[in-house]
Amino acid sequence: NMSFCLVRRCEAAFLRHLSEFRVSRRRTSSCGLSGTVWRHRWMKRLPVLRCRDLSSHTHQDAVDLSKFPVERIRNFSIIAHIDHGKSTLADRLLEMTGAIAKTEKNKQVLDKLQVERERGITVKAQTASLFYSHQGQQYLLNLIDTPVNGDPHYEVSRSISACQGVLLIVDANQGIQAQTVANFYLAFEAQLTIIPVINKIDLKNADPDRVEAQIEKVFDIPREECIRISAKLGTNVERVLQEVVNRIPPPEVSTDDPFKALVFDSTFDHYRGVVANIALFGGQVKKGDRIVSAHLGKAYEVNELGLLRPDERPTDRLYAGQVGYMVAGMKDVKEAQIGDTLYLQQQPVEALPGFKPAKPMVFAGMYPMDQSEYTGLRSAIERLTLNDSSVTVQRDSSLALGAGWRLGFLGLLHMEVFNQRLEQEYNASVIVTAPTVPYKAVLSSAKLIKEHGSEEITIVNPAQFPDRSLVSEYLEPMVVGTILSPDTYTGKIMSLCMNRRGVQKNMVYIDDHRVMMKYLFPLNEIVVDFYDLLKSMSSGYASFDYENAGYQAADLIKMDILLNGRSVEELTTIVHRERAYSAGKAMCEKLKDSIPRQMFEIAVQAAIGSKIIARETIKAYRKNVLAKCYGGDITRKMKLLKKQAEGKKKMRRIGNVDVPKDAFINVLKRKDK
Ligand SMILES: Nc1nc2c(ncn2[C@@H]2O[C@H](COP(=O)(O)OP(=O)(O)OP(=O)(O)O)[C@@H](O)[C@H]2O)c(=O)[nH]1
Repeated sequence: NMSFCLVRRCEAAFLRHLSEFRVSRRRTSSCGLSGTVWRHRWMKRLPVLRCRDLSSHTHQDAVDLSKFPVERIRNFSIIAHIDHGKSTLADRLLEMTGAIAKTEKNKQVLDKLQVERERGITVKAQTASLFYSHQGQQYLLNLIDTPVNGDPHYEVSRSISACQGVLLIVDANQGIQAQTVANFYLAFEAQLTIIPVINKIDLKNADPDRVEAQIEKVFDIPREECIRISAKLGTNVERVLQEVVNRIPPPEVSTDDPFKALVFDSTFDHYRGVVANIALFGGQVKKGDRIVSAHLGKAYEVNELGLLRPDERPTDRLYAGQVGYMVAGMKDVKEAQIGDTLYLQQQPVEALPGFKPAKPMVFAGMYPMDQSEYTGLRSAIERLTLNDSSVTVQRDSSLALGAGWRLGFLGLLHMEVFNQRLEQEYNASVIVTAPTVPYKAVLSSAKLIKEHGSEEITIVNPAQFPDRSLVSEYLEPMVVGTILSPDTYTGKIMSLCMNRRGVQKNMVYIDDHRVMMKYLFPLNEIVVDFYDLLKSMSSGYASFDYENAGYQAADLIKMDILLNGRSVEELTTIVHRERAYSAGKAMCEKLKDSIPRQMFEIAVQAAIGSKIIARETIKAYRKNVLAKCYGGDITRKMKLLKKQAEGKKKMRRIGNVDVPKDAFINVLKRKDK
């Protein structure tokens, strides 16, 4: 008996370490294995321990899910601006319902990635099923954690569509910010119950009255409906749980309907394949069932099912209204895309509305710093894209930067997070080129239309930009940006927006000192440095968010960069005619600073067709040919100088400008570190 107890204790201690170790990427990477692989190697060796509880609460798992009434299920999300306390509140809810033990270490339990913990943002949605007793009844609360920054809101909107209500968190000090507004509208349009929660009331500068007034003014929600809490200290958090039960309706689903589930997140596991997080909109599903994904029409057998508490707890079946995970032998996350519908092979149903395949809106080239690192970088990119079906990867090569890839992302933050994960988790050093956006052209040439099979083509690479004579119009992607800022910075922000071809759509005061502005921008104008400039000119107080707003006709042109008359393909860009002069000038200046002087003069020019719009000159080294002429006749000196000038002219004509790789990197890379 004693030795049995000892073994149990060791097991418990080991598993505690295991769960901590799993989230410590730095330590796992030092042993050369990714967190998931490492965990599974150990889990495989410990099959008996696999399903055991990592936390201290097991009793609720004894609940018979088949008998759990739908009326006592609540599906909800927490939505908030960055840093307003979403993860902290989630931790408290998990603790209070016994899903995790109360310890100091519970900091953002649902944020599992290193970049999430470091930047304090949520990248992937994580989900937890909580059992909560209220007035003598047990409720199943499914907390669906949304990635607030999943741009452009698609992931959030899909997570939200698995819910009937949301907790809208607003910081009691900062008040409503741009993402609060964007997330509110996502929930509002989905007709969900919105419970405003004012967090951080413990802060010295907290002003919950002001925030309540803002919520009333901007969202038209009566101030009495707001709940004031401190997620950090746990103040009033119990009330949040009560209100979730009282205000949010249960899902309107039935176990008698055919099985229908929404995929709202999916991850890749090296041992089991794709793990899809699903919300059941009807029926039930059990291990061994054959299911079909509506988007691809492919059939799979369900190998594993379970609840997320937040660790996986296998169960035999899942029922309508419940939320859980499913492993069904899918080998690629593209087979379980977010927003897709699953149904039983023998009982086809209509797919849930709103699915759209991921469409990249921002493209950037990625090249290894050194070509010898190519293979390493390739496998790092492959591993990262295993978990993110929305990144598109295309091989690319550039004379200057060597072999690399052209990657497409859903938006700016998506790209930032991807780069950061590449650098941090895989130790890859990469050159990332300035991002570009996909333009479109409506063709007028019958020959081209036949060649492309459609009238409208998307142009990602400037080299494929069709000539003006072959198109009826060019189109560029637009976004609606929301900016919230203290009114002292309004003037500066407005002139920045105007410089970026922004058109103001709306401007309102949300309280005495804060304004909310809406602008229509060309996406291209905000992809590079807009956010950084906005932050720095407002001392960090302005917040910005955007959503896609389709395409709009634009006067686009192709700008070439010429070095001594020869076009450099890598530097060709597509620009708006209005911006061509400034863009050309900036590019020439950058090149002038980056290309070292050579034996001959170099003309750096920006050209539109045959018209030169900007020029810089890199002066040649001048050998002092008169060094040996002490005194003497002036005509001798003139002769020597003339001979030198002729030599240079010849060199310039025949000389291929030697552009070092660093110069290309300087000009092409996204921003200075
Ligand atoms: N004083 C105080 N600080 C809090 C409270 N809630 C959260 N914080 C702090 O605010 C910071 C941000 O909290 P998070 O929970 O990471 O914010 P988040 O909304 O999850 O951030 P994202 O993952 O980007 O959405 C952390 O440093 C928390 O410790 C609170 O009630 N009071």
